[in-house]
Amino acid sequence: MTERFVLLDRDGVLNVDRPDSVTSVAQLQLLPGAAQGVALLNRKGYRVLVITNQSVVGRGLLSPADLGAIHTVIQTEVGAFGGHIDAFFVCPHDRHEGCACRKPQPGLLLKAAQQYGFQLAHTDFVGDASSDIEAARRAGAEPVVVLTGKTKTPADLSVRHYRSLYDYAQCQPALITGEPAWQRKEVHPTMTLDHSIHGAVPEEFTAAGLRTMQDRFESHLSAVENLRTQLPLLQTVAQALVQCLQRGSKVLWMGNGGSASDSQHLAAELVGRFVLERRGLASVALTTDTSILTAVGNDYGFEEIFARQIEALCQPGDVVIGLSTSGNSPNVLRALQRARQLGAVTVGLTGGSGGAMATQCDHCVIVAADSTARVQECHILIGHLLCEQVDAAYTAGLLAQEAGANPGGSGA
Ligand SMILES: O=C(CO)[C@@H](O)[C@H](O)[C@H](O)[C@H](O)COP(=O)(O)O
Ligand SMILES: [Zn+2]
Repeated sequence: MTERFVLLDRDGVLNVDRPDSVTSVAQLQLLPGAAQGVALLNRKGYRVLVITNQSVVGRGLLSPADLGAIHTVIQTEVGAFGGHIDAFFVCPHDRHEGCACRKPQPGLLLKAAQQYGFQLAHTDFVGDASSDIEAARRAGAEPVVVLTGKTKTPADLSVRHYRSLYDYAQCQPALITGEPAWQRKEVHPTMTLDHSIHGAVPEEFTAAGLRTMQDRFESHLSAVENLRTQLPLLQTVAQALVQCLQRGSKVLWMGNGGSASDSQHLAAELVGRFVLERRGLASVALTTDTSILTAVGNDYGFEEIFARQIEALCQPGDVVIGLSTSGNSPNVLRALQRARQLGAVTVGLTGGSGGAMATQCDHCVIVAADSTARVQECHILIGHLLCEQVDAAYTAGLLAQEAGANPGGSGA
């Protein structure tokens, strides 16, 4: 397979853009998530090159050596997250010099492609300014805009845009496939605890921690923001739940690890209450009975622990909801498949690329995030939104206060 590259503008993409340019290491401030974004791109199989206009060099405001020092710091920050920038391509010329390399001229992009031997077509150039978009177009590359620099709102909607470099990196398909869920855990090399440290925590440790937390906020917000675009789908799922409860059917939940807790949490919202005082609703988490889980796991295998319970409990018209951040947990997939065979409505809550789950249930909500934690955070939001819609169906008189009464008719 030919190697894939991502080209990045520097100011406003990797570091905070300054109107007077960054002319010293002290002025350099990496954007939240930028270093992690490069590292994530690398982990997904992309090599990263930087393409930057630095007329401060041509104007004598910054020496090539000091520019090199700035790039070394960027490289170190990226390296702290396990990432690497292969090269910085710099145009040092002033805008009046009429060179072929100052963006929007495509010179640097062409040079990078020639030097590293890749095709510009289908290669992304991620920038923050109209000159970046123009340079990408002239070079035959794909323009992409992040909203962390000169462009604050997507001015040209025909250009792909992301809130930040990290968001962009999260949305890129992985070229290296087959990564199991446990391998997707992000290890922050500078966060490895040295047990010999007692008392004072080194400053770089807390600074790195703060940056990481800022970055996680960004990814969380971006995943939530993306979910907003899926509200019609969530409404469809909510309707399926209301119709299921209207016809006296039940809602079954399942998942592994954190998703097992989420299953229990959400079943409890229906059996107990969410916000509204109303009667208890039929809902079961298939993750709670240790005798069943150990017996079925032991006798038939772990992949059967939910499917067997589906076989025992699921009736046509029930809603079966599987939570899996990877979308690939075999026990959840098998249970969804059996539920489908039994005439249940199947719902998948997943993340990343959706995994196998994306095509194996009636409704699948895919959270736009790769990290297990971010996906789980959105799953609970989704669960709460669904429970609220069930409450709203009571307020609207669509569901009876008495168990057994059925104001909504067959509902199905
Ligand atoms: O809660 C967490 C991580 O936040 C873990 O317990 C996580 O749920 C487990 O690793 C699961 O086995 C992951 O499975 P899945 O979400 O890919 O189906
Ligand atoms: Zn130039």
